[in-house]
Order: sequence, then structure tokens, then C-alpha cells
Amino acid sequence: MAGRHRLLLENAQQLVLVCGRGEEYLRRDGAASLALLPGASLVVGLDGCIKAVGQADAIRNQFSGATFERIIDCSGKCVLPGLVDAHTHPVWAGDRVHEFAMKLAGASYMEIHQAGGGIHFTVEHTRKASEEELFNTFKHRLERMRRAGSTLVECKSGYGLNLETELKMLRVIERAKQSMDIGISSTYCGAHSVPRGKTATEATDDIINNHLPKLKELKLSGEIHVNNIDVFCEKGVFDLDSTRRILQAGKDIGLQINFHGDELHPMKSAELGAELGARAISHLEEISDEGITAMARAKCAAVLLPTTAYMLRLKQPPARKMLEEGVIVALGSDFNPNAYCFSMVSHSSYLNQHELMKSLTCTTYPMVMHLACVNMKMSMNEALAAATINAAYALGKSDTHGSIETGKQGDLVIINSSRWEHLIYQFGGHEALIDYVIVKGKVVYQNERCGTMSSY
Ligand SMILES: N=CN[C@@H](CCC(=O)O)C(=O)O
Ligand SMILES: [Zn+2]
Repeated sequence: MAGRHRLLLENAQQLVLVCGRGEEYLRRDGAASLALLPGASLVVGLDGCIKAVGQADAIRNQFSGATFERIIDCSGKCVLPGLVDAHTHPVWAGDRVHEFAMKLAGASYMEIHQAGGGIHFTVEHTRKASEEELFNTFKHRLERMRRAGSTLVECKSGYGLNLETELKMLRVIERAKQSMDIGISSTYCGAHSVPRGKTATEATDDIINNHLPKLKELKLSGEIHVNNIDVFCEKGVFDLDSTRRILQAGKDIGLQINFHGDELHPMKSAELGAELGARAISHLEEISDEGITAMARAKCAAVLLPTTAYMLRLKQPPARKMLEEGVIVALGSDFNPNAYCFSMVSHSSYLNQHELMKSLTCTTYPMVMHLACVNMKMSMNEALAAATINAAYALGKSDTHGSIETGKQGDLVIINSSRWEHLIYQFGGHEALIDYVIVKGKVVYQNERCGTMSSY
């Protein structure tokens, strides 16, 4: 095939397709055995989509007359789909390191929250922060996520709680959507906590009567496009009834339901989500057996968050039971000031403040898969399916993301290992393992070992 193309990845030791027959998600045996090609090549076209995947010889013959903007020799390396992080809270100001000390000394998440800390602390600082300040820290966090292999990230608002600050956060997310080479699925999470001075019913009414109509208006004017609606359905936050009212109102204006449920107490959130047609529910440490059955039947994805269960020493969600019963299991980093998962950079000193900032805001999503395997007893295949095609499903994006298939977006990760499982097996230090991160066929991160970006 002649013509000009964006990218040729040649002769990968392993090309991990994840799936190859247009599957929307993988569950049971599908997630237990992933599609993989040895000695394979891949072509991304000028439109950023994958044009061909196959044995290296076959691709060489097929594209013998073609030219490429970039060719990467992948001999001895593995190529995987870009990771999809299905749950993050990456826009905020204020430092909560002191709360980590309180938790280590025995305080529970809810005790800190009820004493005015936790989400309330972050709300106070986020309300005061300028839009520019929020954008700059968010941008650095996204860059670090991308370096760790994430190419599509769900990003929530939820540290404003009043309309003004929720919109400020959503504008910041929208700006990144428009200006950065990373996929973003945005979530309105105005019901992340009951704001000070309001009851849960008053907050629910405010969201339904004021926030959601404004979001609808901004969508129509093309200013902000929100994808999902979220509520923290929890004892002492939003009960089942308020959660139902908010989610239904969000669904009525075209948002996908994707919410926090059954985290600290059994709330019957899973049953509610299945009934409302939720796309996904996160956490689920306290899910009931009936909730598992309902989610499997409704094809409602379970977004499991291993960092939070680890950080707060919660009981682990019943991942094995969910997998066996046919729930679509996805993963998320839950990056937020409570679950602050970062890896130290390999350099021993920082060049400047900018470098320091970047190093401090690294969410290592491969670490999340590692925790899912060790603490939730998932296999490496199940963890990778959960962090790719199933996470894409949780965001309603498995037609374009989550696997290496012709026609999908060319979002890819190249690792310097001849076996892909090293991405999960090695915990921490991913900056030494990940060679390239690619979005729409464009290299957006390149390890220093592979030369400098400016030389291309
Ligand atoms: N549980 C609610 N929300 C977040 C935590 C937010 C925070 O503590 O700032 C979560 O998913 O873990
Ligand atoms: Zn969360």
C-alpha cells in the first residue's frame, strides 16, 4: 500500500492487542486470556487511527511503497494499548499531607471528613485558587499520568460544590481537553460532598435546579462538554434517595451515570446503578451479592480503585466474585489528595521548580494494576483488560479506545521488555520501563534513553 502514514511500529516482540474482534468489553474467560501477536508491526495513519496490525513480514509487504512520518524499531520490546484510567480527581489545590499522618495515627477517612477536613479542606483551597493556577497543576498531573502510560483519563470536578467553582473546574478540564494530547472524559461531580451550610436535600435541590440546567446551557452553547455525572453515595454524604434524584436528572440532560458507591458502608448503590442504567460504579468495597448480580445483568462496569482500599486499609472489593459472576471489571487510579499515588523520578536532583513539581505529581497507573493483582487477586491478564478495554467501556469509549485494532485511535505504550507482564510485575520505577507513549500516532512521551524528542 503506497501513500503517507504517520507511524510505523516495526517488529515488536509482543504486540498486545487485548482484543481483536471489536469487543466492547471483556469478561470471564475473555478477560482471562488476551489477544497477543508475536513479531508484529502496526501502522497509524495521518488521521491518528490504526490502519493495519499484523505479522512484521506481512506489514512490510503490504506497505512496501509507503512513507512514514516516523518509524520506531520495536525489536525486543512490547507494544500495548494506551492505558485508560477510569477514575481520577486531578483538579485541586491545597496540600493534605498532614491528613496522611492523622490516618496513620488511627483517624478514619470519615472522621477527618466530619471534622471538616478531607474533601472540605480541598474545597476551601480549590475555591480560592485561580483558574490559571488550577490549570497549571492539572496539566502537570496529566503529563505525569501520560508518562506512566495513561492516554485516556476520566477527570472529575467536585472540589467546588457551589456552581461557580464547579464551573471553574469544568472549564479547566475543558481547556486541557482542547489543548493537550491526551484523551479526557469529563465528569460533573458537584455531589461529591454536602457543602457546609446546606443539608443534603438543599444541596440536591441546588444541583437539580441550578447546576444541571447551567451545564445543559453550556453544552448547547458549545462552551463545556461534560460526559458523565457522579455522586458520592455514602452514609453521611448523599443517601440513596438524593443519589437517585441527582443521577436521574443528570441522565435526563444526556450525561452518562458513573458514580461512587458502596465504598465505606453497604448502601445498595450497585442495585440503584443497575436500575438507573449506570455506565459504571466505582469503589464497591461493600457491594452486596444482589448488587453483583444486578451489575452483571445490567452490564454496568465496576471501577475498582486499589489505591484507595490500600491507603485507607479498607476491606478489598470482592473482585474475584465479580469476575466469576460476569461483572465488567475496570480499574482507576482514583488520583486525589487522599490517594496520592506517585513515584519518585530516577534523577537524584531536580533541575528547577518545574521539574520538582512534575516529579511530585506522578500517578503510576501500572502500580494500580500491580495492587489489583496482589490485593484483589486479579490475574495480570484481567488487570490489563480492566485498565484498557473495560475502562474504556466504563467511559463509553470502547469503540475508539482500549485495544489495538484497525480503525481505533493509535494510542499506544512501548515498553523496554520482551514480555508485557513486566508493566505489572515491576512496581514503581516505570520511568525506566516505558520507552514511548503515543497518542493518535504521535509520540507524546519518549524516554531519554531513546533519544530526545527535539531530535525528531
Ligand atoms: N470517596 C470519595 N471521593 C474520593 C476521595 C476524595 C478526597 O478525599 O478528596 C475517592 O474516590 O476516593
Ligand atoms: Zn473518587
